[in-house]
Formats: sequence, structure tokens, C-alpha cells
Amino acid sequence: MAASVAKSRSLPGLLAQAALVVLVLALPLALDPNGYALFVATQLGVFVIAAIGLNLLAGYAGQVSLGHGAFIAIGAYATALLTVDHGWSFWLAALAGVVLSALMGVLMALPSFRLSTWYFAFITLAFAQVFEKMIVEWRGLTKGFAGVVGVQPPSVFGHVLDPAGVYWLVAVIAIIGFWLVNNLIRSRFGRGFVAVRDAPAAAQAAGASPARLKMLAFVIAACFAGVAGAFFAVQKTVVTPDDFTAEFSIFFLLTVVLGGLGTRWGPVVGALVFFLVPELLTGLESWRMMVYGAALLALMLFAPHGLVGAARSLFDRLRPKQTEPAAQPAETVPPEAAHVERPAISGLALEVKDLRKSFGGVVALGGVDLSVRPGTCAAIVGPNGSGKTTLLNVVGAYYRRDAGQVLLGGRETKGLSPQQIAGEGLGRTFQTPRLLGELTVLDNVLLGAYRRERASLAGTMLRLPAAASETARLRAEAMELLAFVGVADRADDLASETPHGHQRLVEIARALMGGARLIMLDEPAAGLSMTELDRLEQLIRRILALGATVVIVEHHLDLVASIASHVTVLDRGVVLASGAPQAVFADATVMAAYMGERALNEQAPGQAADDAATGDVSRPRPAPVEGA
Ligand SMILES: Nc1ncnc2c1ncn2[C@@H]1O[C@H](COP(=O)(O)OP(=O)(O)OP(=O)(O)O)[C@@H](O)[C@H]1O
Repeated sequence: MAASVAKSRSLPGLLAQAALVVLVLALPLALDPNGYALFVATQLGVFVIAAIGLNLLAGYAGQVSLGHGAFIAIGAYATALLTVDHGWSFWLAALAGVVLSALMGVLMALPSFRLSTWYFAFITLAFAQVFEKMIVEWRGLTKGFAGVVGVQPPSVFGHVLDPAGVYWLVAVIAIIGFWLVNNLIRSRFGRGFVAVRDAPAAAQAAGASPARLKMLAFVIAACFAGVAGAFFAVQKTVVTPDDFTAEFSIFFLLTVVLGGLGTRWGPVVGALVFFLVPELLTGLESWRMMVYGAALLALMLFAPHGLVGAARSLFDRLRPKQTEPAAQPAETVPPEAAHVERPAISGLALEVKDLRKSFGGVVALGGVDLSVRPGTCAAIVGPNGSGKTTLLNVVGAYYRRDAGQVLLGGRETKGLSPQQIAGEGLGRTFQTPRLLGELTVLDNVLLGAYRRERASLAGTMLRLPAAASETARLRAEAMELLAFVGVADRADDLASETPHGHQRLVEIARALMGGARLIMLDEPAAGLSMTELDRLEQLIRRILALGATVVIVEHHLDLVASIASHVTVLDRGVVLASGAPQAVFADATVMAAYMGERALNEQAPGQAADDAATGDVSRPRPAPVEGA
């Protein structure tokens, strides 16, 4: 996804672009009004429509389907059979084809909930092969190899379209489809798709259901394939099993890979090159598979983001570099951050009782109790493998508990999904930041608002005024939150190109964007420099000052002693000690168990508590405890 802020375009500019598009589209008619060029161009339009849907599914939502041809076949056969055998109008028959295709999309989505990408790809390939056989064998319906002959073109306002009319209709539908999907991928749904592809746990933390998003992507892709199938039947006038081999499905995936998976223009460029170039080079027909194979290999090696990605990086390289103002060093604390006003947050209480979780024979949590008052900061510390992250994951329902209770704001959360718990006001960050690297920092924060956004799917795709104004409002809020955490200047940078310390702050902004009333921070200080650590501490203090509850898992004991009002020490899944940090860190037995005698002697842990008591937090902090 490109930069998140939509560029405003002038009317003359838009008109010039529209005129250019019309001119390009008119080329086949000018070259050869009723002949082969028109035939190929119409077919190309049909393939573009199908590829746009597949790009959404495979490129954005990450669901690699090798069965896309089957959905096109459903649209084509439904249209052909219903118009030829039953006398339906093209429009009704095409609608039926789209609905059938969408239903098949629902079925196809089901295994994707459980299977990893490549297992799922194999299933879809098998589906394409079975479907191909089914078309041949189910002669009573499909007429076997003979196919359905004599599909008529549609009528518009009582006029039966000639080949040029069909071509223009297909072109207009392809453009509308491109626009609809473009709007979709720039919305919360698009961010959700990318999150499902790149970081499903981040999607859940934002309140998005990966299963629902996958289902949505399948249904939309199937609808596009259904539409393409209807026009495929019209354009060819004959529909036979030979049109829908498993190879046909694979070619579609290759098309979007070639163009650039998950790029807006990928399906258009891919279809253009993949289907048009061989048509122009008919002499090379018998070499086609070899050429495709070699091209794919070269692409994977030299242009993993397809032709569009390669063109984009070439453009970036050739573009004269703007002299940017001297970049602010990543470590300085932006003064404006401290002055951003945010509304008060009504913090949630957390109560954990006798929580148990085992992985096979490993007891990760052996009956943990924890009580966090609203608006306070509770820390969980303990050596590696003591169960800290598991505790967060069970509280957030990422892992199912074996036994025990989790009460959030007094409500038992048993049976709720992570996304439902996020909706209750639980936000979180991850031990390793889970940002969507291909999206901007601003888009990553906007993902947090997934559950809060109200615009419908139709409103989003059609960019209706209500959806557009909601988007503008949320963008402003996300910018404010980026300023609050101190990284507003990074809003338009790709998350993958943002320094590690900033990524941690962006994750906190994302949690706040979701309306978190209790934020769980999993080792937020890991990998931060001293200055970044101070900055993080200030931020947590400001979040607490707003009223939110904070649960922090951390190895930096000075940070813990400074901000937490309560500490729980875990060791091998059980609570070793809990209480005020000063008291817990003063307990030599606890510290010995936590750090080992040698580290204890070296680090003088009482210093952390002393610092907290005197308010002296500016002293350079010791490194986190090695091995803790
Ligand atoms: N998904 C999992 N499958 C199997 N075992 C797991 C899983 N998650 C955690 N464990 C095991 O549970 C125990 C607790 O792990 P956990 O990650 O909660 O510890 P931790 O205190 O967070 O450690 P660290 O400080 O290294 O992050 C470890 O023995 C770990 O190997």
C-alpha cells in the first residue's frame, strides 16, 4: 500500500487522465474495429477483472489460491447454461453466476482457517483439478466436452451489444472493479487483510477477526471471478472444459505474481504481459511454458514484488533525491509529545485467579494469581521461560487457558476471542514489534481503530461521504496519537523502515487508537537505548496519568521500580513473590532466585528501589539482567 495520505488531484488533471485512459482503450478499435485486436483486448479485460480479485485475495490477504479458474468457470457456465438453455437474460444469469461463485468462495475459505499458506495452496490446486474433471463428467449439466454453444451478448437499454460494445462494457467494469478494490485496500478492510497476511496476532489485538477477513477476501475474489466468467462466456460464445483446466488457474496466480502481488497495478500489468505478449508472439506458442517458467524464476530472484515493484524501485532510484531537513536523531525526546492533550481513559481492573496453562509436559503457568487496580501499573518480572508472555497470551485469549479465571473490569472473559477481548478495552504490544512493514506508520496506527470504524463494506468500496469523513476523522486522531507517543514525523514512513525504538512506540499508539483501557506491554524496553528508555518511561507515565491501566512484562528492573506500583515475580510458572517493588526487590531470596547469586552481587539490585524512592531516574541505567 502506498503512502497513506491520499493526494488531492485537480479537476483538469483528472480529466486529462480520463482522456488518456479513453484513448488507450480506443486503440484496439482504431487498429482493427471488428477483428482480432478487439477479441484479444476484450479477453484481456476479462482477465484483468479476475486478476484484480485474485490480487486482493493472494496479494493483500495472503491466501494463495491455485483454484481461481474454477470460480471463473462457475460464472461462465452459469451464464452460458442459463442464457442458452433456459432463456434467461444475460444480466440475471451473470448475477446467478456471481452468487454461485461467491458461495463456492465461502466453501473454499473454510480450510484456510486452519491450514498454513502452502498447504492451503495445494488444497486449492486439488480443487481446481477435481473441478476440471467434474465439468467433463457431469455431462447432464455441462454437456461434457461438447460444451455450451451460442452464448449471446448482453443487451443494454434494449440494444444487443456488438463486439465493440461488449469490449467497452468489459473495460468499464474492469475500471470500476479496480476503483472499488483500490478504495477497499486503503480502508480498514485493506489494513485488516495485510494484518491477516503479515501479523495475524496484531490483527486480533486490533479487534479484527482473521477468519472473517479471510472469508471476506474469498467472497470478493470469487465475485470478481464470477463477473469475469460471465463475460468470458459472452466473449468466446462457447464454453468448454478445455477453457478451465488446472493450468488456467495456475496461470492466474502467475499473472498476479508477475505483475506484483499486493500492488495496485499488479493485476493489470501482469494480465497485460502474461496474456497479451504471447498473443503477439504466437510463433513462440510451443515455448510458452518454458518462457513463463524462466520469467517466474527471474522474477523471484530479481524482482520479488513483480514488475510493478521492480518499476517502482527503478523509479525511486532514478528520482532526484530531495534534500531533506536534517533528520532528527532517533533518540531525542520530541518536546511536542509531552504537550499533546488526550482525553481521560477509564482504566480497567484485571483479576487473574489460579491461572493454569501447560504445553504438553511443560507447565508454563501453574496457578498464577494477579490483581491489578484500575489506573495503576503492575509489572511482571521473572527469568526467561518463567511464563510471563504466556500469562499475557492467556489473559488476551491468544492461548486457551487450562483452568482458572480472568476477570477484565470485573467480567469473566472465558470463551471470548482475542478480538472480542480487544473490544472490551484490552490493548497490547508484542515482545517483538508486530507492525505491518509494507504499510506506513500512520496506517499501522489506524489498524488499531479497526473495531471502532463503522463504515460498511459497501460505503467503503464506494467511498461514500460518511465513510470518507470517518476516515478523515480517524486519520487526524491517529496523527494526534503519533504526536502523543512522539513519532509524528514518521507518519508517512514505511513501518519496516522505522527504527526499532520507534516501532515500539507505534505499537503503543496502535493500542491507544483501539481505545485500550488496559495496555499490556511485553518487554517494551528490549533493545532500546538509554534515551529511548527514558522516553518510554515518560510515555508510560503520561498514559497512566490519563487513567489507563498498564501491565508491563520487563527485564529492566530500574524501569519497573520507577513506574510500577506492584510487582509480581514469576518463576517456572508460579508466583515467587508479589508486592510493592521496593519490598520485592529488597528481598534477597527473591532476587537470588531471579538473577542468580553472581548477578546479584554485581548489580546491587537495591539500587533500583533506592532510586525509585528518591526519584532519581536520570542515572544511566544498567543493562537488562543477562539471561533474565
Ligand atoms: N506456544 C508454545 N508452545 C510450546 N511451549 C511454549 C509455548 N509458549 C511458551 N512455551 C513454553 O512455556 C514456558 C514459558 O514461556 P514464556 O514465553 O511464557 O516465558 P517468558 O517468561 O515470557 O520468557 P521470556 O522472558 O524469554 O520471554 C517456556 O518453557 C516456553 O518454552
